[in-house]
Amino acid sequence: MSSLDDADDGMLLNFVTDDSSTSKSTSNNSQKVTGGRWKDRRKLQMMLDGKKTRGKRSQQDLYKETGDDDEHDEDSKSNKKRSTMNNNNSRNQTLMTNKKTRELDNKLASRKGGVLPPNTASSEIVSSLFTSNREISTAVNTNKHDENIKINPSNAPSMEDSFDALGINDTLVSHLVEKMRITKPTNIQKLAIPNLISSNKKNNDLFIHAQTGSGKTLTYLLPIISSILEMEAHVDRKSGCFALIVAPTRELASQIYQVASTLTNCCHYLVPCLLIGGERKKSEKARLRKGCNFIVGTPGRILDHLQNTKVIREQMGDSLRYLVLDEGDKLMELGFEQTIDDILKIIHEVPINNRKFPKLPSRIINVLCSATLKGRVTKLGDVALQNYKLISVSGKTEKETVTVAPDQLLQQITIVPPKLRLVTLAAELNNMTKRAKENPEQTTRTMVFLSCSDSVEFHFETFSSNDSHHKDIVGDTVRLLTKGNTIFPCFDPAETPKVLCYKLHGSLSQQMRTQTLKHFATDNDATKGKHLIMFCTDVASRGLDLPYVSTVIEVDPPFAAEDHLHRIGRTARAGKPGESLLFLLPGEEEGYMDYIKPYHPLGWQLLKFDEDILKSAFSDLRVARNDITAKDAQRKKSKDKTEKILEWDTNATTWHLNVERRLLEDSTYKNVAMRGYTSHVRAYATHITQEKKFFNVRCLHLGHLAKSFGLRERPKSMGALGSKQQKMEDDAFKNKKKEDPQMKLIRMARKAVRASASEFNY
Ligand SMILES: Nc1ncnc2c1ncn2[C@@H]1O[C@H](COP(=O)(O)OP(=O)(O)OP(=O)(O)O)[C@@H](O)[C@H]1O
Repeated sequence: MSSLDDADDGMLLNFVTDDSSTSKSTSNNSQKVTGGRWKDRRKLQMMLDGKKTRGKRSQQDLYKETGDDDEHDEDSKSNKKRSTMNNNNSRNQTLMTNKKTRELDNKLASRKGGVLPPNTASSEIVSSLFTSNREISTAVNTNKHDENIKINPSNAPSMEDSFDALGINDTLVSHLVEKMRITKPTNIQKLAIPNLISSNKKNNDLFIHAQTGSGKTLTYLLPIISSILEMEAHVDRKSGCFALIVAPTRELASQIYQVASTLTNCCHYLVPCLLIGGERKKSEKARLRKGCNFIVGTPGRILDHLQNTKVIREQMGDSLRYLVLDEGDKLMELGFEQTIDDILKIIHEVPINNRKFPKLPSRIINVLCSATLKGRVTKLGDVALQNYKLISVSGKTEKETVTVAPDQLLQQITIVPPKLRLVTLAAELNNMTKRAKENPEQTTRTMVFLSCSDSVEFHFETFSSNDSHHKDIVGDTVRLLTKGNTIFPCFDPAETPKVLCYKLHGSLSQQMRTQTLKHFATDNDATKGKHLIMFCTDVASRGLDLPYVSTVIEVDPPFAAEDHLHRIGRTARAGKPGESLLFLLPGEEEGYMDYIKPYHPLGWQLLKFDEDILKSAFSDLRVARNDITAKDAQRKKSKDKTEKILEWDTNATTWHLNVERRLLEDSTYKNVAMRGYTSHVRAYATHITQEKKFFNVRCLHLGHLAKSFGLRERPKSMGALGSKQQKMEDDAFKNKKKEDPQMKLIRMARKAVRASASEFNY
């Protein structure tokens, strides 16, 4: 296992060598080496002088890595041959032998005119992508997906059943069929709807457990609305609120509200209302005063209104009969237990007038929905539900019930060394863009999950604004790539790439989040035939129902295994097909596969990051260097007559060096990368205790990981950042004078605003 101490292993020295020596680097023993640390300089000098060092790399490796593409082709070929013979069978070593070129920016600069640009002449270290990577120990796939098995989508509507037979009101059924194109119920709807419809007789609470994408929202909304319509009593928005629906995130609450609005289009007199953080409370109050029949919202904002808006309690007295807690496990995970307890206390204190709506249940029926059954959600069940019945497709009791991914979802896993994470992601996105091109009429949607907001910012910046060939569509959260963009090797410089990049995380304003999601989810001329790539945090993992997401990529594994199910559940919904790809690091993380095996009874495909992903993206082409002007390239091309096709690993290296060079030239981008890296490492330390054995921050190779953020070395400021801030706070505390009460009030108010704005800030 690599330890933090060998963080520099495999780092190639980016020294300034004597100009004249460029083309004869192996033979010229008197080359002058400058820059870098003295130890590294001495090591290189000794190597160039033909002396052996105690280091792991041979002179031959060094030669290969400092060699120039064009000038050492033949030499490198022979090197390759020799290395192949000498090396053992390990993957890394084989890859190392494949590596025939390594570029040095400053060498090129010195060749051009002998003057190095200030930033490239620094003593920075360039780590070679394909060497010194930790060995991948998983040789065989122990949970292989059998491609010959015929699979029936497990969350699809069941063809033998109908909504009529489940007792849903006729008007609602016609509306479902004609306006929403929903004709048959899914398995969970078949099981749960009759239970909720007859809850006025049975009076027991329900715990609905079903796979992602199985239609849980309609499972509770349909019987509630149907029961109101079946009362045949006069109802309008002033009749009171019949159902309170609590969801963990604003996005999910907005989505449930949308479904409720669509359903109530067949009965305009029923009105839903949305209460979420980040919106103006004043306008919410005005809406509540006008009256509504369903309230959908996030826990904090609902409790706030229950405590401070008198009219909301008045509206619930006669009518409230249903309380739905959607995504119960997430509500618990986000620490809403106390808030929900407070909501329950307030609503159960409101006296119910049973004479007004005698056909409705005589008490408030509590419904808890979750796609997972592990952990604290069962505790929420014990607190919020009375005498509850578990409704689950997969088993009869909680113990028998297992949560699995939808059968039709094709899970793929790839083990990628830390240095190669970024380029492998680029390759995977490139391959998908290439496939999307084959179907110009269809919109392809991909979601890329990352650990934190800062990492999302870095990846979004990397893939969306390369060469500034992009156009902002919605603020700076949605970008259309424009002609000339070369971020993916499959792009033809003469054509406009059909790719849109999105970013979504908790640090964006609610307005931006809503607009970004809306753009991503809408099928129109702006999105038609394009590949839409969304870089996001777990803020997008729960409950979001986006129209046909074809692939989910988990570049960073989730902080808890249940979140893996939710993230991949954004695809393969309601019977549709879908794919997901999980990136793991070699070493401890490989053990995670056994841990998530129960979620994937139908197995997975194990992809080789090089053979299956990089090779198909970077073969049969030549990735251009971004430090050579188009003019120079043209001159070189006319000199060479034919444009040479390079090996896939050379192209992958050039692609990565392009990112690194961009970072050196653009300090803003570099800061984004450093923040992304630092926050990612911090986030890595927050994996749940049970899973720390797979995700132990002490086992991370920080130097190699920095490479996947385009950084040539671990930022020196890392670690100091926290202590610096701490010192500033301590100093401020020491020097604190007695604060003016009015100022204190303003400060506290600001703090509260900040706290509410950063709700779900992940
Ligand atoms: N009976 C049905 N037939 C066809 N499509 C359906 C049916 N019921 C629901 N859907 C569709 O399935 C999709 C998923 O529904 P929904 O978001 O309610 O799933 P969910 O079970 O809550 O998923 P998650 O656990 O991820 O939140 C929606 O687009 C919805 O319109």
